[in-house]
Amino acid sequence: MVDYIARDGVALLQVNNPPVNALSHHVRVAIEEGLKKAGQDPRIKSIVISGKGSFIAGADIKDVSKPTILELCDLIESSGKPVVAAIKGFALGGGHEIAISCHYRIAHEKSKFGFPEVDIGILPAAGGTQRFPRLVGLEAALDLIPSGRHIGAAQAFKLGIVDKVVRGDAVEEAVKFAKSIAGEPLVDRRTSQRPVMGAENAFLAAAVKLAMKKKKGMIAPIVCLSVSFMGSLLPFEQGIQVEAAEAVVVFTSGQMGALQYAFFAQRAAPKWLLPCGASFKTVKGRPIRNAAVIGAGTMGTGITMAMLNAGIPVTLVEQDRKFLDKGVSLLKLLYAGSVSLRKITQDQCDAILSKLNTAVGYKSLTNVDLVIEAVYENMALKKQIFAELDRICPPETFLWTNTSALDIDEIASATRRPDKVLGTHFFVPAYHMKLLENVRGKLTSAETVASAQMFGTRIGKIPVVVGNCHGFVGNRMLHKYVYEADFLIEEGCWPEDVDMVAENFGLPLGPFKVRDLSGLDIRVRGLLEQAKAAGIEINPATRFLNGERISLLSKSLVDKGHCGRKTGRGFYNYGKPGGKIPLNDRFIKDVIVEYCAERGIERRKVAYQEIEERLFLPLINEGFKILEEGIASKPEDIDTIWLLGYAWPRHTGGPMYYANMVGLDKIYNRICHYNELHKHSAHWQPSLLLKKLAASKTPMKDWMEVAQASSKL
Ligand SMILES: CC(C)(COP(=O)(O)OP(=O)(O)OC[C@H]1O[C@@H](n2cnc3c(N)ncnc32)[C@H](O)[C@@H]1OP(=O)(O)O)[C@@H](O)C(=O)NCCC(=O)NCCSC(=O)C[C@@H](O)CCCCCCCCCCCCC(=O)O
Repeated sequence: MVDYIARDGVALLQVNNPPVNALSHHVRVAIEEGLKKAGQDPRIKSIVISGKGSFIAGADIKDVSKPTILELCDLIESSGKPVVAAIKGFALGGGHEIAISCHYRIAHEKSKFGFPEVDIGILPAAGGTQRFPRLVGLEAALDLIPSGRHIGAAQAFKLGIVDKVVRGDAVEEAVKFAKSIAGEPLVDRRTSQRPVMGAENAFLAAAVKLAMKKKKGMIAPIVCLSVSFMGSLLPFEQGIQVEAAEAVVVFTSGQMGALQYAFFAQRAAPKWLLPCGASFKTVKGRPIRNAAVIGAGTMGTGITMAMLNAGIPVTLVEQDRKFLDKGVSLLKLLYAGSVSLRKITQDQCDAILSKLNTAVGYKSLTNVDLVIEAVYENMALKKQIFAELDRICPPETFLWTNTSALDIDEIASATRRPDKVLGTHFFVPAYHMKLLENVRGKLTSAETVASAQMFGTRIGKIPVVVGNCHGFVGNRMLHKYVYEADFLIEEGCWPEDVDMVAENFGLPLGPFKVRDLSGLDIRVRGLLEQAKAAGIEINPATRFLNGERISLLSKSLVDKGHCGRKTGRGFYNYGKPGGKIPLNDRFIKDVIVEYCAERGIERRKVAYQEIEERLFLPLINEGFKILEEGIASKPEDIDTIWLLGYAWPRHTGGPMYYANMVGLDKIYNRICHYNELHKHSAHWQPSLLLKKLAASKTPMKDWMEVAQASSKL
């Protein structure tokens, strides 16, 4: 766990606890023993602490409630022999706290530093909130601790966290350095004994404001700020007492459990399992050596960039040279932007673009491992493209389609290789968003799924396997939320009432601000297409589609030129086309009132609780139906999709975790209540799985056993 290597008067304590050298209880004990042994050995003059592979990524998250990292930090700092941290890889959380308790820090140029505690709902409560401001000053501490972000060695050096940055072996350098300082006085090297530079409250207000914006609804960042600030006004020992007292507040807030669940859910989601039993453990994917993307629109160029960034050579294909050139110009513009923002160098940009090829038509695609089709959502067009690709591409080429809702089986039916067809639902912008829904069709092979998951990870995404149904997991659940938002307006709310409740819940934007951003006309087009497919002609009086309640409010607004931000008016008034500040508008309210009057809908005052329940319960109910049908293989997958794809507030864990936290019996009863009131909305019919889980009080980790047992009946 911790190797003790004594050499030439230096004791090297090397943590060896894969995969990330977390400070599990036995590691802490072994470091403590090593320090004592070195302290007592007269031949040892100085000590180096390092980690095998990487330094230390922090406390073991499964084991954070045992507070001995603080004692360890005190032991290190009070050592009479100099202690040097040799840092490569990550010095995070408790690992960072250990590092700043050492008397000196030598870091490899690629090492990373940070306090990610806030993102798992806790504080750097092993003295970090007190030592760090004493090391770097209050302003930098109030910036870094509540942000949770990592910084590189160069910045750590500038801030005074690191004493020396090296290119070679940090451990060898640290050992050499430790030897050179043997016997030197350590008084001014003890971080806790330093005064806090810049302890003025001017930073505090700005830091609180930023934390409230960037970590909306989260308690830990705000507590970190107040503890670090208070500590800067107090002697170190008193600051530590404040830290410990406030740590209890966050440990018992409920957010810690949700955030730690989210951390592990995100790591569990790519680990796929199919109903047939094949899984990431049993089936290997085929690596993608080169690829083609069909369609140079927003999605196609975004997907191309995601692949190029991962070093995969891509051929971008269009049917028309004009569209192709437009797409390539957009892509080059985005890379030029990254160069000017210094995210990449010009050389890196040139290297990336050297892997881009372009083609008009599909003829050249005779030697690609993968084609991702990313044209607009039109089934007939997609089928035609797939049939053609099937004729041209080698039989082993994977043919994947980027779609947010269309039937993968129907697209696959246009080919002779349905086993190699799969849906890739990328989120906009595709080069940036972390989530990738990999949609398996009925005939998609396990090897194709394995390859898509491997591919997703390679291009820096969190890939989640989902089954084939309208909207897959994310959009299927979202549709219910969007429907209810419209119904709430019909029944008496204003757009700002509904948006306020959604935003108070933790979403960055409410449903109507989102719709104004994406365009009301897009939603109306979707509704009209749905109606057309059902053979129904929409008229102003239409209120049902296939027996299901629908709202044509968006259509009424679009008919009056309200398409959202782009036209300056949607559910809000933005002053001018492309305006960004939403203002409430009497005219829009008149349209809503008129719309309701024409349809004989009586408006009423809708209570806050009803708005919240009607927005979120249908999507939660749909989540349980998705589990019941095997569309998702575990609740963590659904939560990951919502956290990464739809900005669900992380401190509530995701919709499924949130439901569990509220209590499934309560959730089930409220859904039954609304089901009685809204017979024309199937999304209120309670999920049978939810009913069973609520009655049996099954813990979340065992939900899928109940789901599987039910599906076998
Ligand atoms: C390090 C990483 C950046 C590496 O990323 P990479 O992508 O390479 O790898 P993965 O993320 O996939 O991880 C691989 C593998 O490792 C697992 N894992 C990672 N980190 C941890 C961890 N810290 N603990 C456990 N397991 C970990 C991960 O799950 C993967 O496993 P798998 O099976 O899927 O392969 C990246 O991993 C990363 O960012 N990690 C998290 C780093 C982090 O968050 N560090 C901070 C930890 S918290 C901490 O350090 C706290 C300290 O400040 C001390 C606080 C003391 C508290 C004292 C409190 C006193 C008050 C008590 C009140 C009690 C009240 C009560 O309980 O009643």
